[in-house]
Amino acid sequence: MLKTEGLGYWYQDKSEPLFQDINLTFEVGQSYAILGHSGTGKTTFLSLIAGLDKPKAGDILLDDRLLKKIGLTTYRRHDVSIVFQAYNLFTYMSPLNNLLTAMAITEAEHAGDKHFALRTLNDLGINEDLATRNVQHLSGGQQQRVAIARTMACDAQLVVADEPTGNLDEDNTKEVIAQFQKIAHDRQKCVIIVTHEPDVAAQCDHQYRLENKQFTQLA
Ligand SMILES: Nc1ncnc2c1ncn2[C@@H]1O[C@H](COP(=O)(O)OP(=O)(O)OP(=O)(O)O)[C@@H](O)[C@H]1O
Repeated sequence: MLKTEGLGYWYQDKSEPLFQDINLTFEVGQSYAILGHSGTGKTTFLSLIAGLDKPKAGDILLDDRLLKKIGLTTYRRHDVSIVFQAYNLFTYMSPLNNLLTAMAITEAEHAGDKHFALRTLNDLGINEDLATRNVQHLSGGQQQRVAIARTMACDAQLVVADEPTGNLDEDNTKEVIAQFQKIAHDRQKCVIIVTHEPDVAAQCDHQYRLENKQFTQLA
């Protein structure tokens, strides 16, 4: 589904590339973890495949179409959903309105369908009472489940997450990763998670480590 070909990136003020000549393939129905020490470039890599920045070398292809041909704005709107460590929800809205807004912006199949949004939230343990409160009244684990529900309510087949369990305790971490596995397996999405936690990575179908500018497959 998603392929990198000779991918390389460096920041203008750095003489060395962060990574180079990266050739990876990510499939739907599978989850992938990217491990690596702090500063190796995991977030940068994720920002490239999320269409938030452009590669300095090589290409990214979605179903054999070049991202630069699709256009990053179109790609971000329709093809990729992002989950951040800090949840990045609209804090002045309810979970329900967060989902409805994302569905409208991305022109999702179920845009405007309140019952679909409530069902999706309910599947993640956010009942109607919680779904209609302000998100700031929810715990961190609950807010991250809303962020995951948002990716489920939109149609993008690619879900990328940057340290999604970074702010969560052990139980919520397990739950969140289990939900990502469900998204990959039951909803046939491609899930790519950056994490520095080996336990989290071990629950994904595939594991890579970013080290010395290269990705090594661990499992
Ligand atoms: N906008 C920027 N301009 C210059 N250098 C940057 C910029 N963003 C990140 N870097 C540097 O690039 C390197 C890789 O950063 P990145 O955030 O991708 O690493 P990471 O592996 O995700 O780290 P962490 O696990 O700590 O989040 C770091 O040395 C960082 O300081």
